[in-house]
Amino acid sequence: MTYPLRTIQEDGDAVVILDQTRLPRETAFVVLRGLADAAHAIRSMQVRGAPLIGATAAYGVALAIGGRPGFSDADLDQALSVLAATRPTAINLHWALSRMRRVLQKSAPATRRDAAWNEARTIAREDEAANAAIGRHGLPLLQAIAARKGQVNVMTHCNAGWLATVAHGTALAPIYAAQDAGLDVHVWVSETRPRNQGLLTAWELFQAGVPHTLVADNAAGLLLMQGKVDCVIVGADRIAADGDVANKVGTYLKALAARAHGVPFYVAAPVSTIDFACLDGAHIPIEERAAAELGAGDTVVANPAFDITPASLVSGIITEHGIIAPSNLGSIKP
Ligand SMILES: CSC[C@@H](O)[C@@H](O)C(=O)COP(=O)(O)O
Repeated sequence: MTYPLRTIQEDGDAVVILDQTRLPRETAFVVLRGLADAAHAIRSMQVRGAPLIGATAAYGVALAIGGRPGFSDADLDQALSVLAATRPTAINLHWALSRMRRVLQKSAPATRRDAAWNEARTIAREDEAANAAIGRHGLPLLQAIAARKGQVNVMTHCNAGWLATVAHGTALAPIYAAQDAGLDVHVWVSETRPRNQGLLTAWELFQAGVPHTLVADNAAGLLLMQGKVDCVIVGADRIAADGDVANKVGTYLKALAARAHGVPFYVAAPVSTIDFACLDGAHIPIEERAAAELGAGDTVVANPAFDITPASLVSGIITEHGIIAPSNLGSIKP
C-alpha cells in the first residue's frame, strides 16, 4: 500500500506536518520551526492520533534545540514539560519524551542537536515498521473471515489510519494489508462526534480505494445487531497493564454492542501505546476538551475525549509482536 502524503517529514532544520484540522476539505501543510510550533500542532490537533503525537513531540525536542550551541539540562527539562502538557491521554507522547530525555541526558550539550534529530528520526521509523507489522499480524484475522463468508465487513471508530501515525496506521493497517492481499473488504466508518475523525478515515479509505460506508456513531449498535459487522478494529491512546483500553469516546459502546452480538472486538496498537506502569483503566487520565466542540451555546457541557473499554471486552490486541490476549500483556513488556 502506498500513501499519497506523509503526516510528518523533515525539511532541513524544520519539520513539515499535514494539517489535519483542514482535512478532508483541504490538503495543507504547516512548517514547524520551534518548540512552540510543535506544542501548538499537538494541542490544536493539527497532528493527532497517539503514535503521531509521540513522533511530533520527539521532533519538538529537536526543534527546541534549534541552532543553539549549548542546550542545558534545564533547557531540556523545560522543553519536555511544555510538550508533556499538550495532551494528557495518549501515552505515546510521554513514551517518546522519555526516550528523548534518556538519549539527551547521555549526550554533552554540544552534541545534543544531532542526537535529538537522530532519535526523533528513529522513533518515526520504528513507528512505521511497527504499524506495518500490525498489518501483517492482523491480516490472518480478516483472511479467516473471508475464507468463511467472502466479503469482510470491519467496523472502526475515530481515525487510526496512516493519518494518526507516521505511516500505515494501526486499526487500518490490517485493512490495507487485506486490500493488498486481494480480499473483498468493506469498512463501516463511524462519524466520531464531536471532532469527526471518521471523516478522516473515510478520506483515507477513499484515497486507497477501500470500499467503506460512513455512519453516525449511534448507528453502530443497529449494524452489529443486524449481523452487518464481522469484526470491530479500533486503535488506542493508552492501554493499561491489565489490558483496559483508552480510545476515542464511543469506543466502549461499540465494544459493549459487539459483545452483546458475539462480534469480535480487536484493538490494534504498537507496544509504545501500552503503559506498563498504569495498573488499570481507572488510572488513565481522560482528556476533557472545550465545550465549544459540541457546538452548544450557554448549556453546561461535558466533553470527555476518550473512554475506557475494559479488558474483558477485548478479543485481542494486535501489536507488532503478534496478537496478544489483554490479560497477557506482560509477555511483551520491553
Ligand atoms: C493510531 S491512533 C489511535 C488513537 O489515537 C485514535 O483512535 C484516537 O482516539 C485519536 O484521538 P485524537 O483525539 O484524534 O488524537
